[in-house]
Amino acid sequence: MPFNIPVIDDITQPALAARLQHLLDNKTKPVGSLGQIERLAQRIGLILGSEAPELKAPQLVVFAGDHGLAARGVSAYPSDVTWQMVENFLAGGAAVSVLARQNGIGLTVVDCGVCHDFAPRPGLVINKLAPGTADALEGPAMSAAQCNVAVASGAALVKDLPGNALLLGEMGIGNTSAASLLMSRLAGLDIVDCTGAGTGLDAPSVQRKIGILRQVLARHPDAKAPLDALAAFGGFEVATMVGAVLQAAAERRVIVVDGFIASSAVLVASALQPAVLQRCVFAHQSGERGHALMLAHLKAEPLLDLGLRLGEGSGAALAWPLLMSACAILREMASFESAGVSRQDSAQTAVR
Ligand SMILES: Cc1cc2ncn([C@H]3O[C@H](COP(=O)(O)O)[C@@H](O)[C@H]3O)c2cc1C
Ligand SMILES: O=C(O)c1cccnc1
Repeated sequence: MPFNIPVIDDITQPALAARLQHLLDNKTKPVGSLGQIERLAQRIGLILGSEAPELKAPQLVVFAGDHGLAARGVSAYPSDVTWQMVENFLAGGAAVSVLARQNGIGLTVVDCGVCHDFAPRPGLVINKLAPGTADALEGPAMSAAQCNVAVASGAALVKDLPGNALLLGEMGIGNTSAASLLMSRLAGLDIVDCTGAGTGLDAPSVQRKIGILRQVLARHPDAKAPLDALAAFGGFEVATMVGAVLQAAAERRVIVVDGFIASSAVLVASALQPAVLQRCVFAHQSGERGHALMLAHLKAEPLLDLGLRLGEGSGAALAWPLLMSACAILREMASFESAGVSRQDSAQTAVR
């Protein structure tokens, strides 16, 4: 059954935006002194449609899948690491497991197309499209039908999640290549500017990776529309994440975007429905080459810049306390009136 892309409406809401700004400006602090936290509070307020927003039951989903292109040596690690890390997430030992646990964030792992058969267990959703995508240098990574099913399954998954915030995570050896290809094609940028070391390729290997990705782009000259590019370049985890982002946006959940790969899924979703971006909070700027440019293309203002280059949703989980703080500031901080604190001298000009 074809998946209908939901229409994502504009949530600019000038009246609510003005009320939120008024509230923030009247808190007991110099105007604008909480910097980016104030813009974050504004954004969350607009997404949740509230002057006193409350984040509830945050859910981090790790979308996992393998990549046919990985056999061409575009990653410093073998594909087996994908399934081994899925086991690690479920056992509670991966970086994202630790950070999600520490911050009270629910963690779900989705097998979107890993080359391994997992024993069913709590916390694991099996939506396997195939054991890994096809080699994108030989043909499309997946068929249009598979792409459709992957997007639909991501949307269905989010429908069943509690809470009002979705944190994006992923695992898939070779998926920085898919993200670079999507970025190059959809943003119209040279592949050199979209490609980095991923898991840690040395400089000559990055040059080799760029050469392979250039050939992949040349192999799919007509894959220009967002879903065509997604099918051509993969992967299953990115396609499932695209569906999850669209559904979360339709439900007005706060979408916390992790690094380079999660951003590439948002790039695809926003190419389909631009208002998706109004629901996104970009957790951090990854150390992966290309992410700064991708964020600039999406007009995103990342919260953190810690040199992270891990993925998994680790940056999203690390940024989560800032979202909680932004909401708490709106809800709990006193105003000049309520606290009896003198306002700025009216002769001086306010700087926001
Ligand atoms: C042990 C390990 C844990 C990881 N957790 C996330 N990634 C990250 O690295 C992969 C992308 O990089 P590339 O395109 O170079 O393969 C993804 O799986 C990503 O989430 C990991 C990679 C490794 C090796
Ligand atoms: O930014 C990311 O998401 C990233 C970067 C390198 C490797 N894996 C993930």
